[in-house]
Amino acid sequence: MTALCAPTKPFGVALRRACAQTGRLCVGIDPHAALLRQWGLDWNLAGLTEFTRICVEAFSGRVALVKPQVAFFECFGSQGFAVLEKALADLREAGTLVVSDAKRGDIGSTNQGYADAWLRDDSPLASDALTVSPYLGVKSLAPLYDAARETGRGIFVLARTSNPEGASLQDAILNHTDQTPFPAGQSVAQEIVDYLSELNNREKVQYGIGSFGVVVGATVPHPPILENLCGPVLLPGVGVQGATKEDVDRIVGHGGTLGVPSISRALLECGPSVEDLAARLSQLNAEFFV
Ligand SMILES: O=c1ccn([C@@H]2O[C@H](COP(=O)(O)O)[C@@H](O)[C@H]2O)c(=O)[nH]1
Repeated sequence: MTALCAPTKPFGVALRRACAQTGRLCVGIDPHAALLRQWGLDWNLAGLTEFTRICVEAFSGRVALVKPQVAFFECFGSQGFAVLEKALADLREAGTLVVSDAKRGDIGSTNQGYADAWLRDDSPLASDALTVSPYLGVKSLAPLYDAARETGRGIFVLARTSNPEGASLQDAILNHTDQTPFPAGQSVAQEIVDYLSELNNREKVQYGIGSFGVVVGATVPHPPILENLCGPVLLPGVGVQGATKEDVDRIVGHGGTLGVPSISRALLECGPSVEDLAARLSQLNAEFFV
């Protein structure tokens, strides 16, 4: 396990630096039952603990960003969350950035609870960044934006997800008539990107990059325009969902966008050996490093 220097806050700056050091890849810790069995582990707490331990050892210091999929920890209740908390602490100790993929989002007052859980220094689940869902309104996420700003953390808002079912909602064209400041005729996904772009304005001036990012699936045929975001773009869908490096380049290959392709199963299938995972990771980093 290689320890990098402690991450620099704010998150956008820290991620840009990590990408320059290790390559611009995000890798997932997705303890699917099938993967645990493939690794010779039982789908129980002991199996979850060992799977997670191996991932943390293989990924620490070798990748820009690690993305634990919270759903697979949550299904073991409080004991699963304890495994996640240890992984977050170990990755923090190693100086490796973590985005917890929890896709949180509710009405504004409830979002304060999510902000306190995932984005506060003294929380056991504190992560460098969090994925959030904007479908109760991109502005309802204000408590999460505020907490991220105050603590130097990052947010990734789902804009256009990698799954085909996302298209009917996220590619829908808006027809504004009321108080929203966005022009009519653009997609829901584009509105989300444009809103985040405004939130990045302050850090953009100071650092050249903000900490408010979006999720855009690498599988998406017609992605939103990302050039003005000035924040990171997380691109899941590489590997098992069918997206390739060419897709990543198609979506974020133009200058200035910090695109971070995310890969889970296609890498985890190389386990359970730490050496095999690390070797594959190093190949992928070389492939995606631009
Ligand atoms: O649009 C999205 C948002 C999140 N995900 C998550 O990323 C990984 C993808 O796993 P693979 O094994 O690389 O397909 C998983 O945790 C998803 O929940 C996504 O796929 N698409």
